[in-house]
Amino acid sequence: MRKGSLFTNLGRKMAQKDVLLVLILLLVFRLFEVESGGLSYNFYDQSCPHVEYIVKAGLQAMSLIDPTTPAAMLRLMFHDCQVQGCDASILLDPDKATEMISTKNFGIRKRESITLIKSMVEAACPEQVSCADILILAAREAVAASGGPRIEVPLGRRDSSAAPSSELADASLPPANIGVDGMLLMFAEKGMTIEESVAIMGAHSLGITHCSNILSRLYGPQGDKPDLMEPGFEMLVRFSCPIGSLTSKTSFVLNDPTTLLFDNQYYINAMSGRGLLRVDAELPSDPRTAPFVRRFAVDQDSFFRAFSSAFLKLSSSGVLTGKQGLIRKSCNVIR
Ligand code: HEM
Ligand SMILES: [Ca+2]
Repeated sequence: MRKGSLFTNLGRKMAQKDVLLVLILLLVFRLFEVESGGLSYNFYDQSCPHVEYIVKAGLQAMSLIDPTTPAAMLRLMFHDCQVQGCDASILLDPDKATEMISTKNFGIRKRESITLIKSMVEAACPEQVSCADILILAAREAVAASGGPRIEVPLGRRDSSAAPSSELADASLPPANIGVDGMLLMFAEKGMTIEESVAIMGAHSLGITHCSNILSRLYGPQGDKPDLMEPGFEMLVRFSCPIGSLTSKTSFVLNDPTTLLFDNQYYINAMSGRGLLRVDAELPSDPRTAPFVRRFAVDQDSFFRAFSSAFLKLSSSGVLTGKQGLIRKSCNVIR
C-alpha cells in the first residue's frame, strides 16, 4: 500500500514533469511558428489536401493554351508581395485609386487566372484556401513547369481585407530603370543576401519587356544610355523599339532568348552585354554582384538553389496569418 502510494506519487511527479515539458515544447514550437511567419508546410493537410495538385493542374492547362502564362504568374507574385506583402491585394478589382492603377503595374497580366484557379479550389474545399497561397503556389508551379526548380513552399497566408493605394504601389515597386544599388537595397529589406538578390533577378529568364519600359534606356539623356549594351544587341533592340514609336505600349522584346524556359541563360546574356533593363546590364559589372553572375552562368544548379531560397524569402514577406485578414471567396473582391 505504502509502496503503491510511493509509486503513485512518483507517477504524479513524472506526469507533472511531462506536462511541463510538453508545455515548454509547445511554447518553443509556437515561438518558432511565429518566427517563421506563422506559415507551415502541412497547413492544408486536413482542410484541403489536394490544393497543390489542383493549382498545378490549373496552371498546366492554362500554360498549354498560352505558354507565356508562367512568366505572367511569376511577375504577378513579385508585384503582390512587394506591395503590402503577399496578401493577394493585386488581384482585387481595380478602383480609381488602388494599386493596379499605378504605372509600375503596367504589363501585369493574367490576374484573372488566379481567380479561375481559386474557383476550382473552392469547388473542392470551400472557404479554406487563401488567394494569397494560391498565387504563391501558381508562381512556384510556373517556375517548375518552365524547367526550373520545384520549390516546397510553406502555406497559411491570408488575404488582405483592404486594397493598397496606387501611391503605396508607386513607392513599393521598383522603377524600370533602377540600378544595382537600389535593387540590392530593396531585396535586403526582404532579408536577402547579395547572392539571393542576384538569383531572384534570374526570374527575368522568363517573359517579355514592353518597349515603353526601355525607351529611356535606349534614347534617354546620359545615365540611362546603353553603354553596357553590346552593339549588335543594341541595334536589334532599337529596331524592335524605334524612337517615337506609337506602339511602344504594345510592342515588346524578349527578356532573354529562351523566354519560355527557366534557365541560366539570363546570366550568360547579361555577361555578353545583352542585359535588357539597366539592372540586368549592371549585374555583371558591379563588383558586389559580378562573382555570382559568373557562377550562375556556368552552374545552373547553384542558380536554382539560390533562387529557391530567395523565392522563399520573397513569398513569406509581410504575410497575414492566423486571424489576420480573411479568406476571400473570390479573389477579385473583399468578402
Ligand atoms: C529590380 C527589380 C526588378 C525590376 C526593376 C523589374 C522590372 C521589370 C520590367 C520593367 C518588366 C517588363 C514589364 C513589361 O513591360 O510588361 C519586367 C518583367 C518581368 N519581371 Fe521583373 N523586375 C524586377 C524584379 C523581378 C522579380 C524579383 C521577379 C520575380 C520574382 C520578376 C519577374 C518578372 C517577369 C517574370 C517578367 C516578365 C513578365 C511577362 O512576361 O509578362 N521581376 N520586370
Ligand atoms: Ca500585396
